[in-house]
Amino acid sequence: MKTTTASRWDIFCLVVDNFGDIGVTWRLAKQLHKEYGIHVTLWVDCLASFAHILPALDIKQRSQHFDGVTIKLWDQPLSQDYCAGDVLIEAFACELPASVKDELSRLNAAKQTVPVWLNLEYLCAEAWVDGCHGLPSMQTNGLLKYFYFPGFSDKSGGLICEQGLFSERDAWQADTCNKVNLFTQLGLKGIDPADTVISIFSYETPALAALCKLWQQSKDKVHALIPKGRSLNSLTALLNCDASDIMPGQQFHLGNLTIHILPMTDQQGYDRLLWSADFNIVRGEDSFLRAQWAAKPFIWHIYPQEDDYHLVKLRAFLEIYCDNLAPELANHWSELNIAFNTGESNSVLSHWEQLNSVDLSLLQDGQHHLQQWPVDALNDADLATRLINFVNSKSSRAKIEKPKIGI
Ligand SMILES: Cc1cn([C@H]2C[C@H](O)[C@@H](COP(=O)(O)OP(=O)(O)O[C@H]3O[C@@H](C)[C@H](O)[C@@H](O)[C@H]3O)O2)c(=O)[nH]c1=O
Repeated sequence: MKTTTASRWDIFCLVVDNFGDIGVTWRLAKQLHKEYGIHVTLWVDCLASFAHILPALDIKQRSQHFDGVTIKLWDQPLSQDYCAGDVLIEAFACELPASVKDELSRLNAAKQTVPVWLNLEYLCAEAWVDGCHGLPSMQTNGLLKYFYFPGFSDKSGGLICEQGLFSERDAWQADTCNKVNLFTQLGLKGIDPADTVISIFSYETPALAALCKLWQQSKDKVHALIPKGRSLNSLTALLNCDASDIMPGQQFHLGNLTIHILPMTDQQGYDRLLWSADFNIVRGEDSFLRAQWAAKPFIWHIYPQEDDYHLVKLRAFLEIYCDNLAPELANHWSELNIAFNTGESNSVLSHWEQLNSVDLSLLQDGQHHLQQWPVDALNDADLATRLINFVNSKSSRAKIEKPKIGI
């Protein structure tokens, strides 16, 4: 491994809710270590949430190591020492611990080198991101903090995507045995490789129950794979039981639809699930991106915001995603996504059915788009690569380079 002088980074993550905050920061931390040899410490305030996507995590340990990343509990006040490294990332505008801010002020007053300080923002497809990405903001302690905006354009901070991911996905999808073995490992029974498989990781919406009722009457077999969680809150009437009583491993047979309840897996396992399904329903930020990398059709259940601002963000994404898509496909797919998010069940059903009856040439167009979009969206450089370039341009220390040989 090639060592660099600028090689110690800290990432602070406050879990607001669900798994996206820790999901994004954990994925980035792993990639920075694996591809750049950077020593990353990921400080997180809620190990119990983290353990859902890293089942091997010991929630009683204040410090532990996985995939080359040091994971530390961010308690209040911070009970483990923060020793300033080369880069300091606060994820999603979390307020850094007082002891960390004091240390930055001390270093600055002593005219010692301070870390490059960044706020990693949420992913957004809106055009204003390009103008705000990378802007500095003077803090009360006299230091600059930079705003790092992930995004879909070449002027933004880019999208998280590991090196070699698309080849790995292609190899996985080229061999049907991979999905069959995955379903067996997950304990799923009765799935024929020709059956339609739909993975579902959504928030609550009546549109989900409507789709399940439609699939129930489908002429072919449909399997809905649902990790135990919020999606089930929308299916209690259909399943005739309380969501809290539903356990991983359970199966519900409803006509031609079988609902399989899954345990949550680690991120690699979840990627493979997305690669193996025919259609994915995803949500938030990280699973949304992973569904795009899976090159399979998907519905995005965006994280709801005040005054329905999330619908503005949804439309901004639909617009760029559909830019090169045949108008008929673009229309049905966009309307399907909007209706799922607004809970308009009739509209969801109608656009789902229209999408399923498009003719072969349109279908081929859609398949091509699913494969090409991930390549185009990356614009030649993933988020980690752009982040390293950004840090190199702001730091007075030696530049970080990608190791020439694998780590
Ligand atoms: C279902 C599943 C998910 N995951 C991972 C994938 C992602 O990293 C993570 C889920 O994160 P997301 O898809 O982003 O959805 P999310 O809804 O869980 O997370 C978030 O959305 C953000 C927009 C909000 O700001 C956050 O506060 C948070 O709510 O869980 C697994 O690793 N295994 C699994 O089995």
